[in-house]
Amino acid sequence: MKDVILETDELEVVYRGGDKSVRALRPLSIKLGRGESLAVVGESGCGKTTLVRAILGLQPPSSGAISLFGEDISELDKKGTIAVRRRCGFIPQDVYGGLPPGLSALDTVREPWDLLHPKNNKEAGKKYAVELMERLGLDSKNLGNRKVKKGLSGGQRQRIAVARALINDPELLLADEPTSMQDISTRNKVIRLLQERVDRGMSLIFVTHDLLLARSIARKTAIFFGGSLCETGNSDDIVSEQIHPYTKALYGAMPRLNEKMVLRTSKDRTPSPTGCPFRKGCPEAMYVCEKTPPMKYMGDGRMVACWRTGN
Ligand SMILES: Nc1ncnc2c1ncn2[C@@H]1O[C@H](COP(=O)(O)OP(=O)(O)OP(=O)(O)O)[C@@H](O)[C@H]1O
Repeated sequence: MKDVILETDELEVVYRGGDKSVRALRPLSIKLGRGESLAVVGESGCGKTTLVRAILGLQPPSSGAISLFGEDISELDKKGTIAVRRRCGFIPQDVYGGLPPGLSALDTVREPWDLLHPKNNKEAGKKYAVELMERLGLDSKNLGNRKVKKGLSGGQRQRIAVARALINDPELLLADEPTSMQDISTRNKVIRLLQERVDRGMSLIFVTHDLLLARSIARKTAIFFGGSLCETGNSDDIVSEQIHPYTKALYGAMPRLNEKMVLRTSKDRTPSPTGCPFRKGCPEAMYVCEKTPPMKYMGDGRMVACWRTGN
């Protein structure tokens, strides 16, 4: 891969509290190149947000390493960390706690610009903020002066968060469910804007629960269960043929007309702490699944962590 922007090497995150611990991410090795887009897909609690927070240095890994723009983030001093973060944009999942509450909508979008650019360039920042708001269907004249905390709906706040994350033209954007509060029309506006940026060379990590949304935005998809990467490959290939039993279940549970959405797995699919995390819920589990399955390379970027694959 040319020009690797992001790399994780056996990255693991364990949350410890009292006598309980949660393996939120199990040893994970992924790479993302410049201009590449990766959707991180899985159900609630599978570790998606933890991954994004770890990449941004907001959650220290329990083991393993993360490198951004060729630098191991654990070895950076404060100045180095700030420099790396400035090359990244972040759309938080929580647009209530994740935005500065006291600012107006327009100032929320332009604030990161003002921090990076000389004072005499403020007008350019304002113009760019207005342009981004309008692109996202936010009437800047009407909404621009309203306080984010009081005057905007959840969906409007989320689009403000998108505009704020893009205003400094990040090289890497980490977007944590950035369309979860949008209707179809505003969702398409967000997707089109992100796609345009990717076409211009931005790298993208896009977190979602939705396999089809993943395919519409990202060339590659990674499916997670219980903190583990089950399967990854080209998004089109994953939607047309699922290999890992969990990906099959996830695909089978996609909403269809006149059908109830059901994830067809065993009733108890609590992630197993050792071995394959999906083995309790897996309709195809075998004895060997008590051991951690190796990642098998299937060609064309497809990788699957399942003992049944290739046998
Ligand atoms: N601060 C924390 N302390 C303890 N456990 C945590 C903490 N944050 C997350 N977890 C646990 O780690 C696991 C992964 O959580 P994470 O938020 O990364 O999942 P997610 O896939 O982003 O979920 P969602 O789609 O609901 O946002 C879950 O079991 C969660 O309960």
